[in-house]
Amino acid sequence: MSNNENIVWHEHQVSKQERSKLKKQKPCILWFTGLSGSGKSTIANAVESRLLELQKHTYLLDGDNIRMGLNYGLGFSDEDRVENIRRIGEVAKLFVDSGLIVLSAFISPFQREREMVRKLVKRDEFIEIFIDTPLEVCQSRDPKGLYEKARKGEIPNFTGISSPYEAPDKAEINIKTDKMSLEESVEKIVTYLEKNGYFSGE
Ligand SMILES: Nc1ncnc2c1ncn2[C@@H]1O[C@H](COP(=O)(O)OS(=O)(=O)O)[C@@H](OP(=O)(O)O)[C@H]1O
Ligand SMILES: Nc1ncnc2c1ncn2[C@@H]1O[C@H](COP(=O)(O)OP(=O)(O)O)[C@@H](O)[C@H]1O
Repeated sequence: MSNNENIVWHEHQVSKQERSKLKKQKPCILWFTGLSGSGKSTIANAVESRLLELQKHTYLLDGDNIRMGLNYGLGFSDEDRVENIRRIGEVAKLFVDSGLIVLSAFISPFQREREMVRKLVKRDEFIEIFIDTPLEVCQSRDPKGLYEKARKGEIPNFTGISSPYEAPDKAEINIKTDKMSLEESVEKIVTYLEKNGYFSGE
């Protein structure tokens, strides 16, 4: 017997469309994916600041922070990473329903889970942004010193070293941080949103 048997979905009186119209924007998830040190956090933060300047309503879900709260206790086995992304996907969906432009910055190494999140929302509400930085570049940046630890065997299942990363094959936006400045990356993402009607709440 499913434990959902006596649970009934409620339609709310105020709709997503009404909330979005008030905010003068089309809600969506900007799903950043890429290796550790690829630039997900840096770019997502810069995009959020730019959106704030444009008077857009946003929320940033960021890897390390979510793992300290909502996903406290989840590790880096394949199984825990799947659960991590599943929960984040559900939270992102709620925020989209609230009318926000959601930015999420997780490695999200598996194609299947990214596709699962894509299917949680409407077709144009999921924008996959591949932070396409070569592993060697991430390793040389090593902003948190984690690659060095992983190479010494001090961190098991480290993405790119001892755990896989499946690169997206149909991301809406591709960002090569070894060839583009932070400003160019922000511009590319914000221009995509503008051209595709995300800055209008009709
Ligand atoms: N084993 C291992 N592999 C990868 N990353 C590790 C690991 N252990 C700790 N960290 C730190 O956790 C951050 C990644 O968490 P995520 O929630 O984004 O990972 S995942 O999507 O569930 O794969 C990641 O943050 P970013 O560097 O910002 O990507 C690391 O700081
Ligand atoms: N063009 C660029 N775009 C984004 N980050 C860059 C770029 N060039 C260098 N960096 C640096 O790379 C590092 C990326 O770290 P971070 O944003 O934490 O990555 P992630 O969230 O993917 O782990 C930062 O130290 C950042 O300053």
